[in-house]
Amino acid sequence: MKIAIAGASGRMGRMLIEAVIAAPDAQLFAALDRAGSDSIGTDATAFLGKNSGVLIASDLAALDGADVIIDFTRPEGTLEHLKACQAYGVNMIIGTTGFDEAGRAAVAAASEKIAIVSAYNMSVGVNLVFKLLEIAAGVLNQGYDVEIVEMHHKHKVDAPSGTAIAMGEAVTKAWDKALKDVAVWSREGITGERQDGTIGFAALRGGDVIGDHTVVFAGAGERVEVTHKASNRTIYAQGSLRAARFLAGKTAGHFNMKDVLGLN
Ligand SMILES: NC(=O)C1=CN([C@@H]2O[C@H](COP(=O)(O)OP(=O)(O)OC[C@H]3O[C@@H](n4cnc5c(N)ncnc54)[C@H](OP(=O)(O)O)[C@@H]3O)[C@@H](O)[C@H]2O)C=CC1
Ligand SMILES: O=C(O)C1=N[C@H](C(=O)O)C[C@H](O)C1
Repeated sequence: MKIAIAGASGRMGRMLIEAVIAAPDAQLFAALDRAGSDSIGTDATAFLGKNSGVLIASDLAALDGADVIIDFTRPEGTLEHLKACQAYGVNMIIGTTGFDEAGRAAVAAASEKIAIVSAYNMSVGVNLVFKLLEIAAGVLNQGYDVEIVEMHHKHKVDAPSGTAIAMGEAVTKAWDKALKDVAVWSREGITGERQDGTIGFAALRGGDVIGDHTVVFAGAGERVEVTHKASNRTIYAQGSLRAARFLAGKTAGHFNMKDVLGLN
């Protein structure tokens, strides 16, 4: 697999480059960062103290000839890459979070021309948790208040996390509702009593926390909590490589990590 990495000098970009050069079935084909970044023109593996011969570029023509790009950047960057990938016939793994509705629609539309795996969380554990939440929400569907709490490092720019949103969607899938109709994204001041059937979100930021998520089902006399804690970003990089293998040979279609892991 000839793999291009977007956001090559970012936290996830570096994890992905390390995972790609260690994988026997993968080749680091290109590394991208945005124009003006100090990293442009430097070797993509310089941070590991070695040379790969792949220089970090901002010109998206570097994608020509790649099989797939793995993109963990920002919505505006991913949407630029999406256009280039359609032009060059390059498949995409999208880990970026924080898209608005128009951004999500652009990804879905592009999947008619290229094959895309997009997921707010690429880890095996979190995708299993999504399934567990569907089961829990199906059983605890009356008399239980659902609250979702997440904590991430101080550099994270979007809230709540994509994973927290996807956890909310797993719950509302079991309830046959739309998350946007029941979500309470934050609380402040005299909020009034909690409304039954809503899902509350709380986002904590600090230090170097990689990603903690807890979904609380609070009932009368008991509380069920489903928690996932990430302790190393390699889980997202390894999940992305599994997604790249899953896309090999595919030319169109929109998939998620549950498809990749056979959980659908
Ligand atoms: N789905 C999943 O499993 C996971 C998703 N994520 C998501 O991945 C994204 C990146 O996270 P993280 O690596 O921590 O972030 P970083 O800020 O460390 O890295 C982002 C990288 O993208 C680059 N970038 C920013 N804006 C653009 C743009 N407009 N065009 C091209 N490149 C751009 C940055 O360049 P510069 O430094 O010059 O700004 C940087 O190299 C986030 O949305 C995060 O939520 C993170 C972990 C797991
Ligand atoms: O920004 C991060 O770091 C992470 N972002 C993703 C999210 O928004 O859910 C996945 C993971 O939690 C780490």
